[in-house]
Amino acid sequence: MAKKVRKPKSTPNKKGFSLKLSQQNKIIFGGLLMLLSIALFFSFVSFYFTWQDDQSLLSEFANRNEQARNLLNKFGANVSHFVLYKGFGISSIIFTFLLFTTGLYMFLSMQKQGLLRKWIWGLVFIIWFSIALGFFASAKPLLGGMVGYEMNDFLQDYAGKVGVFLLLLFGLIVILVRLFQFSPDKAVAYINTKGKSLASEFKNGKAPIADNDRENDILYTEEKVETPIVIDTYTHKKDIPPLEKEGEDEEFEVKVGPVEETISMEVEKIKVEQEESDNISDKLVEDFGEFDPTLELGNYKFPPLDLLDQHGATGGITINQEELEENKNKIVETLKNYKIGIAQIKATIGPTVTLYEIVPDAGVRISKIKNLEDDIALSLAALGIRIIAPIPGKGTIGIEVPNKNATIVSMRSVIASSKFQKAEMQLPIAFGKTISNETFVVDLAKMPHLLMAGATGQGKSVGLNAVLTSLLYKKHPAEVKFVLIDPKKVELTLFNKIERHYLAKLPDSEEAIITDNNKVINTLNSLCIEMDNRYELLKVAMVRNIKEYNAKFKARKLNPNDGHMFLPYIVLVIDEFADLIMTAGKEVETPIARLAQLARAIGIHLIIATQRPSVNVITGIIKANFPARIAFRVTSKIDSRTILDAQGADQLIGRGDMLFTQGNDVTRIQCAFVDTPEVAKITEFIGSQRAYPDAHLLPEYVGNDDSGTSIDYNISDRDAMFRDAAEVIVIAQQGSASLIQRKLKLGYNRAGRIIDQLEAAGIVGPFEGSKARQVLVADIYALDQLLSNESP
Ligand SMILES: Nc1ncnc2c1ncn2[C@@H]1O[C@H](COP(=O)(O)OP(=O)(O)OP(=O)(O)O)[C@@H](O)[C@H]1O
Repeated sequence: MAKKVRKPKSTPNKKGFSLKLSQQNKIIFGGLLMLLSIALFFSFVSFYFTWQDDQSLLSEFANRNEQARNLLNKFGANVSHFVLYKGFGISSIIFTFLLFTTGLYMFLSMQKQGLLRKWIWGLVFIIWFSIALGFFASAKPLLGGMVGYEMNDFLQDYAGKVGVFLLLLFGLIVILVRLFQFSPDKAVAYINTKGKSLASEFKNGKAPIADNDRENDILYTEEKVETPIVIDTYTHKKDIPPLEKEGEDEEFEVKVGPVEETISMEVEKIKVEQEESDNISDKLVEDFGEFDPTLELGNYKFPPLDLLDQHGATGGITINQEELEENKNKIVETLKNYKIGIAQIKATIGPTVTLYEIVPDAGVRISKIKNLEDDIALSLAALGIRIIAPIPGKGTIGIEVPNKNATIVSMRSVIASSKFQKAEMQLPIAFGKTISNETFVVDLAKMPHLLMAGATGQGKSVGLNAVLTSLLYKKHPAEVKFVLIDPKKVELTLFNKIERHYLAKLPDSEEAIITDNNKVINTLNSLCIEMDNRYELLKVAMVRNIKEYNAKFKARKLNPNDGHMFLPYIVLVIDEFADLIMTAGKEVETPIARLAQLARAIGIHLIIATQRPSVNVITGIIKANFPARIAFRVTSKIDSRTILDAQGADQLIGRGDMLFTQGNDVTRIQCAFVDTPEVAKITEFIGSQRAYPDAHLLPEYVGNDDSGTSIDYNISDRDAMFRDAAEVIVIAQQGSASLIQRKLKLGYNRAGRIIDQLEAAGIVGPFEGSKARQVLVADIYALDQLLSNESP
């Protein structure tokens, strides 16, 4: 047993003999090592200045009459010769640092962990440095020592100079990566810190000048040199700092620490800050989900496709080969008459017209074809021929020739198209089909307003119905509201059925569809107030348009108690605009121009239709604000120019054949056909469903005549909800009738009466147009005081 106990004790003793030493011996031995290392250090350094003088004394070690110049005399000269010259050269100085560190560990009885590592890496470094110096300074063997020189010699015999250089480079990488944990980012940090410390050393006057200088100096002295002494004194002083630097093996421990610390701290801070800011709205969304404006009519069903007719166009377009051939021949012949040769001809069959694309012979001027437009149309003897020379974006000339049997483009086919169904637009409208039979879908919100013109009976009303039907098929009643103005009184009446779903009206009006010109003026001004109110909301919410506002509201980042609400798009449709301008003139033009200029961002979009597109109806200011225009067939070229700024609308064939422009290009489209019975079915379907209590109410507009409201209310005549309403207004500090309506669930008229009573009681200020009334009472306490003083 006893033997077994002894064995484990003896094994560690063998590995580290220092463990055997007592505390005292450790101090003695440690001290000895440190002093020896210091002695060696000075001896090594002085060797480089005295080796030539001392060289002859190397064999005279025992001769007491001889004195060496080395700082440690003959011992120093011999040891240095052996270690530096015969050994590893200047890098051997690192050895003194290793010795000193070992002595220090012993002296202070420190844990020996890491000491072995220091020795291993120290020796690796000595060897690498020695070989490197032997490689780069082979002419000066004192720098790399014999080992460095011989190793180089040996290696170069096998690997050549390049091979040795690469080996050295690899060794350097290994040392940097393993010893200094080198990585590009750490290197940058190291350079920064080192740069700073060097800068401070400079300031302190230590100025560690490049090692090269010192090396060079020694190299010069090595060959028979007479005057090394002057240089010696300087270089000697310079020598010390760089050598110290080499010996600082502990450096890497210091380097790694600070870099790691800064990284971990930064990451934590950023995370905490970001999460805190959006907390409340995120939590609300987490608990209740995003705000859903459609929830109030949650069971609302969109009209099914079956309500729309096919209008006989079940199988797409039927191609009549004979007709195609006939038209082609006619075109070729006609052009031949005018000496225009055709290189190529191609036909694209649309629902009402076929486009013949022609590539004329080389050398034919396009202007020639353009000038012959009327003659070609005459020769082809067909109505509705339009010549596009050249087709924008293609090097061809287009001749559109009407088909003998036009195919009706049914509303059903465009609504059912995947292009419309998948349209991710704010207000998608399926107008019809292009000449290449593609469904044409545009976003009204992007237009942002639309001007429609066309002679009577050419398809305007159908076009308006197509627009409204598109929106009814795609948008929930909560998302869009229509303001319909129909001076003809018959065109839009069908939409009365969806008043409480989709229409917006003035608070005091009974009919949602406006037919009376006076009411039109009030409605337009009311829309201007709505626009101002919406801009105010957008400003408070710090967003730029209705889309961002609604997104923010849905994400519950806007508080309804602060007056915020989901804003539906408002589409204002005016049929027979000319009639309106004739009777009301400036009074309608001014608010329309204002709306057209400013309303796009807050979701109010205008669609204006007129029979007479004369310049006094479509004035410059209106035209400037309606970049999107549709022209059905008109009677003159001048009318075509007034609408489109181009001719062509006079050459259309009618029955929904139209030209659409949104600035530059003009697109020919066959408008989708939706019949009155279809519209009736759709509105009936929607109208029969559960609806909002009332149409969407627009802000009240008080014209000049009825601005004086009687505010002499008797206290006893006050509304039963007067007190509650006063509290709502004072708490919200916002004097608006709609706030009372919402909070107390009252009708508009009653809320309006209460507001008047509040004004009479001195709780809110007078009516201020688009702005909410000023609240004159600061808080509930002040309200109590005011009301209790008032009562008899
Ligand atoms: N897209 C279309 N496809 C087929 N036929 C159409 C189309 N649009 C209109 N029509 C035909 O033209 C007729 C007149 O159309 P619409 O009532 O729209 O004309 P309008 O321009 O509104 O006339 P008005 O200004 O007199 O009211 C329709 O009854 C219909 O037969």
